[in-house]
Amino acid sequence: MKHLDDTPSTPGKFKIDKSHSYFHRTRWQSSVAKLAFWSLVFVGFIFIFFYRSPSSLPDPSRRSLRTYSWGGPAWEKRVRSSAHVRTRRGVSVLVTGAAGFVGTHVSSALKRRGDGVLGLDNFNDYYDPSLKRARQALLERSGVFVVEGDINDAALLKKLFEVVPFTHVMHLAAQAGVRYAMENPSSYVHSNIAGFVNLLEVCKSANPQPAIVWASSSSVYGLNTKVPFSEKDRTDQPASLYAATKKAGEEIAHTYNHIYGLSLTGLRFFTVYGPWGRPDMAYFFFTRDILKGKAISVFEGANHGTVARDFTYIDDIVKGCLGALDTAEKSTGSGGKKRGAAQLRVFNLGNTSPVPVSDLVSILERLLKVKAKRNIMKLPRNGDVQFTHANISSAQRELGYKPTTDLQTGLKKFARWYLGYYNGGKKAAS
Ligand SMILES: O=C(O)[C@H]1O[C@H](OP(=O)(O)OP(=O)(O)OC[C@H]2O[C@@H](n3ccc(=O)[nH]c3=O)[C@H](O)[C@@H]2O)[C@H](O)[C@@H](O)[C@H]1O
Repeated sequence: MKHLDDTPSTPGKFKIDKSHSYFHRTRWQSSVAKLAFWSLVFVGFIFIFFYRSPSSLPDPSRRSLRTYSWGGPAWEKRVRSSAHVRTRRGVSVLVTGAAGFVGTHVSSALKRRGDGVLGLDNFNDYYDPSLKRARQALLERSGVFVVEGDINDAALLKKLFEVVPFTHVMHLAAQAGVRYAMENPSSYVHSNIAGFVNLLEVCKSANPQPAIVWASSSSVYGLNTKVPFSEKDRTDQPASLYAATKKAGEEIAHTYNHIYGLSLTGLRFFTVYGPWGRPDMAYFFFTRDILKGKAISVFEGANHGTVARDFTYIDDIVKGCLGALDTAEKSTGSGGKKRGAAQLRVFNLGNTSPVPVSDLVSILERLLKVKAKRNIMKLPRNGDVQFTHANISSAQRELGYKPTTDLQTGLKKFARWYLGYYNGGKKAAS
């Protein structure tokens, strides 16, 4: 069976010997059939790989990677007009996460006082995007254009800085939520680390470089037991991946300040609540479930220990954000080169009076005039910490930060908004 041994192994080297035409035609046909067979297997494999592999299934961490349309003269005109400064001492601010809870409030406060404001948001579906669209509509009515796009899109960010030489960036875009980090860890890396680095890369190369104020989190204190939490306390024991990415953000901020002279201020927010809030937060979904007559899980610590939060009202947080922007010094670098030491700060923005979660529920019961069905549960080990309490002396001294809203007053404003927005609770929040 010498002819079998003669079959070339490399298809490219395959030659027909005309002197044995019948035999070789048969052999050629069988080789073509083999080639066709293996090609089919190969194509089939490619098909299975691309269409059935997990990476082609919907991956929530990639939801913000969809493409957005931006650019063109009309778009640039809207960008310029939104960022136009209307007062002599005003600043032009790029607000990332502008359709988010804090982003919307900060953007409208800046616009009200005459600053130029341009919003950026990817409108992802971590929670009901229709709430984000409603916030966007609110901002558009006050003259703030919210560009639809992702902080990971370097070309878009560069374009924005080409169109407007922003003096400041208020960076609030993030993957929030402590417990969701166990469900979708990569979305935290994507937004809070990769997205932040991408933004800083564009800022360091901008000319002039903007000063950046950005949202860190009280969660960086993690398993720290010394209270109240001071900025000098250790933050190397995060209890959730969310906290770890915010802590990483603080270290990344240090690097960009050190190498490129970017002025950076991190604000550690303490459980911010209020009208237009986030539906993934306890006060928000407790309200929804209490109104629906659905049971709520109220966490408690070991040995019936109190779980408490330093709940901070949105208007107080907005004042802290504006204080941080107003006291931010200029970045010192230009064109990607450091020219001198630049400001690097971090502040707690809390309320300084922690309230047990069970008291939060009692306040909601009174405001909604509905008794909650409470399921008392042990605090799950999924990233939650038992207690937060901010020492705000540093923010008080340097930003003029002074929270004035207690939880009862703030929740009253929230409940009024909630009942109005969701039609007396009949149209339930999702
Ligand atoms: O300060 C922050 O940096 C963070 O604040 C917020 O996290 P938290 O303080 O954990 O708020 P939130 O989830 O509303 O739970 C409130 C309380 O209810 C308890 N809780 C929660 C859920 C539940 O079913 N039952 C319950 O008792 C729970 O144990 C907790 O004691 C932001 O979401 C986060 O993005 C980040 O910004």
